[in-house]
Amino acid sequence: MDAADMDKDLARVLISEDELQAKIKELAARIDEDYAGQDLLIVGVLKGAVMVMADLARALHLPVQMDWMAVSSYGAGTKSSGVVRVLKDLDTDIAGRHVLVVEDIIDSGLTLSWLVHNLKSRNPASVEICAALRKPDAVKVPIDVKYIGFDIPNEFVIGYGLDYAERYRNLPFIGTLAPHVYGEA
Ligand SMILES: O=P(O)(O)OC[C@H]1O[C@H](OP(=O)(O)OP(=O)(O)O)[C@H](O)[C@@H]1O
Ligand SMILES: Nc1nc2[nH]cnc2c(=O)[nH]1
Ligand SMILES: [Mg+2]
Repeated sequence: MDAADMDKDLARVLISEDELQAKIKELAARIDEDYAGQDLLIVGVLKGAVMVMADLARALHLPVQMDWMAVSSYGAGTKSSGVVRVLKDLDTDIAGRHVLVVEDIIDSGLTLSWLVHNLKSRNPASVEICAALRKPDAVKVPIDVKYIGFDIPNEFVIGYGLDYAERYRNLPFIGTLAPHVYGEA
C-alpha cells in the first residue's frame, strides 16, 4: 500500500494537518502556562496517542517527562466495555507527581474514565486529560477533560494515530474512510 492507495481509501478530510498542528500549539501554550514551575509527566496511551504525544511534547517548552501505558478493553465482545486490562504499565512512580494523560480520541469515554480512576489510586498530585478529539457519546461518562482539541460528529475517523485494522495511523490529518474499505461497495 503506497500513499496513492491511502488517498483513494479516503471519503473526506475532517480536520486538516494545518488545523491539527495549530490546535496542538494552542493546547501546548495553555499547558506551558498552567504547569509553569511544576514538574509535569505526560502519559501517552498506546497506540493511538503516539502522534499527539510526539507533536504536543515538541510544542511544549516545559521540561516534561514522558511515559506510556498500553491498555486493552475486553469483555462481551465490545471494544469499549469499560473493563480494561493493562498491557503495559507506567515505568514511573507517579506518587506526588502532576500527571497529564494524552489521548487521540474520547469516544464512549470508558477507557479514560477507567484509566484516570486507576492513576488516581496511585496518589499523584494531580491527574488531568488532554485529548485531540471527542465524540458526542463521551458526555454519557462523567470525565473532566481539561484540554480538548476538537469536538467531532459521531463518525468513525482515521489518521493522526487513529487506525482502521491497524492502518491509516500515519495519515497527518483526520479523515473518514470510503465505503469500499469496509467492504460495503
Ligand atoms: O472512549 P473509548 O470508547 O474508550 O475509546 C477511545 C479509545 O479507543 C481507541 O484506542 P483502542 O483501544 O482502539 O487502541 P489503539 O489506541 O491501540 O488504537 C482510542 O485510541 C482511545 O484510546
Ligand atoms: N480509529 C478509530 N478508533 C476509535 N476508537 C473510538 N472511536 C474511534 C474512531 O472514530 N476511530
Ligand atoms: Mg487508544
